[in-house]
Amino acid sequence: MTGLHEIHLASRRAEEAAARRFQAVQWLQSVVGQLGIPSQPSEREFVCCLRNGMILCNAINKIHPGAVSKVVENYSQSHLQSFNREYQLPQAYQYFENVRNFLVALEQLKLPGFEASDLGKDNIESGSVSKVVDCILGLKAYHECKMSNGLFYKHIKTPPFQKVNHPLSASKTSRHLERNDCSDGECDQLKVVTKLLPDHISNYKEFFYESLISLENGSELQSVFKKFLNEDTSKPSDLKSIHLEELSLHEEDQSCKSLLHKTKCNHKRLLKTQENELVVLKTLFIETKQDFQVHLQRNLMELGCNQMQEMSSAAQGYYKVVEENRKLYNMVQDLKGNIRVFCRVRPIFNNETTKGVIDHIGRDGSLFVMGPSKPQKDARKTFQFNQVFGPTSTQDDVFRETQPLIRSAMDGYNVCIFAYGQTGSGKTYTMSGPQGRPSTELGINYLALRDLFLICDKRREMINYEIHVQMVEIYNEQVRDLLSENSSCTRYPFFMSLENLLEENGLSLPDATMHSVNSTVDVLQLMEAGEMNRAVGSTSMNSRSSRSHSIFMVHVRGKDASGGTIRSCLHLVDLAGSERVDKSEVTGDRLKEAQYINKSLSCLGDVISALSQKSAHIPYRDSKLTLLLQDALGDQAKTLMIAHLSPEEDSFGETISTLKFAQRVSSVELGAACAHKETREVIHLKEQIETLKKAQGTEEWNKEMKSPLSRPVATTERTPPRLRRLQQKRELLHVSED
Ligand SMILES: Nc1ncnc2c1ncn2[C@@H]1O[C@H](COP(=O)(O)OP(=O)(O)OP(=O)(O)O)[C@@H](O)[C@H]1O
Repeated sequence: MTGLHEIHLASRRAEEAAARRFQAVQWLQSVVGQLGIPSQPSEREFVCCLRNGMILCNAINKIHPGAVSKVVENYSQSHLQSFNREYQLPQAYQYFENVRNFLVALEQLKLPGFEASDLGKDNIESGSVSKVVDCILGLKAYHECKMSNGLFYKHIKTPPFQKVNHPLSASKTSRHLERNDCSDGECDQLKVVTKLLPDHISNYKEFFYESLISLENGSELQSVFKKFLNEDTSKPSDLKSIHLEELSLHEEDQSCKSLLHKTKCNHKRLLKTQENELVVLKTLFIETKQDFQVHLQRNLMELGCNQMQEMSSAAQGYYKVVEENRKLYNMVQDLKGNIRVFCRVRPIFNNETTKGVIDHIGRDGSLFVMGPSKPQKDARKTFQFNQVFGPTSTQDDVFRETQPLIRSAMDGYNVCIFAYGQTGSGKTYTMSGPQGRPSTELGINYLALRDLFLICDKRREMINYEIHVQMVEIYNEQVRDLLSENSSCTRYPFFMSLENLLEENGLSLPDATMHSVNSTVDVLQLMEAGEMNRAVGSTSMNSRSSRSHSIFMVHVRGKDASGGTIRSCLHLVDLAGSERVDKSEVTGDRLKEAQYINKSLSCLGDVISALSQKSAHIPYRDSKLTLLLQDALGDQAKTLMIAHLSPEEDSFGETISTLKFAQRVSSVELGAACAHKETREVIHLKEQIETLKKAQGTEEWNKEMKSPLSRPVATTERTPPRLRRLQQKRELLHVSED
């Protein structure tokens, strides 16, 4: 505020000074002719022009001839335009004489003068030029007065310009205009003074403005200033009153100070009030903001909650329907005897650097994969299975879904679960658990047996179960007994003929060691022993790669109180990893292993294709693997394949071929599964048939067959009772065996 005021004041002062200089130049030119400087000269131009005193002397001589008797004239007029010190200095004595004579003349005329040094200074001081200007304007007034009335202007003294901070102190100096005592023309003198008065007022204005800045109270002092000016100008007729009385000025000073103090206090009070109001406003603003936020959140919550509830109930309904659909689909598959297919995606090993190809896993068993090079939407491939397990799914999740199937082994159904997938995709992890195997991550093999033991316990009253296990591997097309105590069988390939492979009931390998198990501890021990004997090797894709197909067989035998029996086999198969030989970088023995593995898996593919196309010939005998799984894959068994996927981008090719194979497997219909249960009556009839078979060809048989009763008759009445009974038994047997 003060700064602005100061700038404003300074500019006004400069304007006023320039106007006065202009007046002075105009008048001088009208008296002595052209001065050779601009009509609105700067202070420096103005002073330099007058420095030699010649113009001043000529001017005063024009007004008052002879006022300066001798004017030093030999200083060329043209030089007036030059402000160069070099030219001026040699004539210093000349202009000094002129100036001095001019000042003496002024004094004689009682006109206001100035210091001779005011013209000689190179550095223009504040106020020094204005004294010269005052002097010339005084001369002008004198001249005008004289011209109009011939009056004698006796005494006009310019107020000495003092650099003061307070106008009132300045007023204390001898700044006054005295009235000429001459009685004649008093009114005319008054006119002259009135003419000069604005100049003086202007000087006072400047003082006041300066004071305003220093006192920092513009408005109040301005009013005082106005008042002061009014007082000054209101009584122009009384010259004496033009004197600024010390006393009155002192009073003004006091009143100014008190006003200033009062204003300061008022301002402070106003400021304080405004500050308080600001604080109140601020608090109000914060409260309103908080209120608004709370309201907004509440509204959003209400809105969101309603929508969320709707959405969640819709989602629940949707998932219910999906679940029901899945159950129905499974039932249809059960009836048709389809091979069920689950899919399990292992976690990505190097999550930061590797990208996955699994795009989406649906709860309805759908799986979307996206190729690394084709990010377009249409490059997404969709597959549908009975169930898909994502990378975060646990061993328990997988087991829970397989449990009903495993339990059906206790009801006499043959069950086969086999893990398929490229090497390193997690087959062994799912079937046996990870290496070192913490109890929380035990695989299906262990969990299945634990569950079977539980059922045994539950049904102990009704059925007496016996559980036996066998564990073999197919390594380089040779079957090896993994649980044999005979080290030669485990150290060297355990050869089995195809005839040996197929026992009479087609379920077990009679030559492979069979262990009876009664608890999970037994199972764990056997599994560990079997895995120790397994052929594993290190490939670039899996440091502990299974180089063989491992088959864990659980034989269940049950006898109920009535003498009925249950017989089933649960095959738990961990296939060797399908692998691209070039990618797994194997050579030598490893290459041979890989070739065998790939060959047997391709035979498995052929069997699957033949089954899905319902071909008359199924090529089971092309490999030991398919031969061993013949019952699981074809004879009304319940079969589940768990396809394993490595989700990394660089496994995309294998992932797709695994998924395609799995899709083909899921289309295979094996026919409705059939339980291997025999009631006491069936067993008895079977025994009778055996007896009859043995009796065939004997004398008794021939006699029986020759008798007229034994020959076929047209009506039931004519059939001998024994033969009729036999036929009925045969029919029954046939029905029950179906
Ligand atoms: N679901 C999973 N969660 C955590 N780790 C897993 C999972 N599946 C597999 N792994 C890990 O991946 C690695 C390879 O798994 P695994 O040996 O079971 O593969 P594989 O398919 O049996 O391979 P191969 O056919 O070569 O024997 C192991 O270190 C295993 O612990």
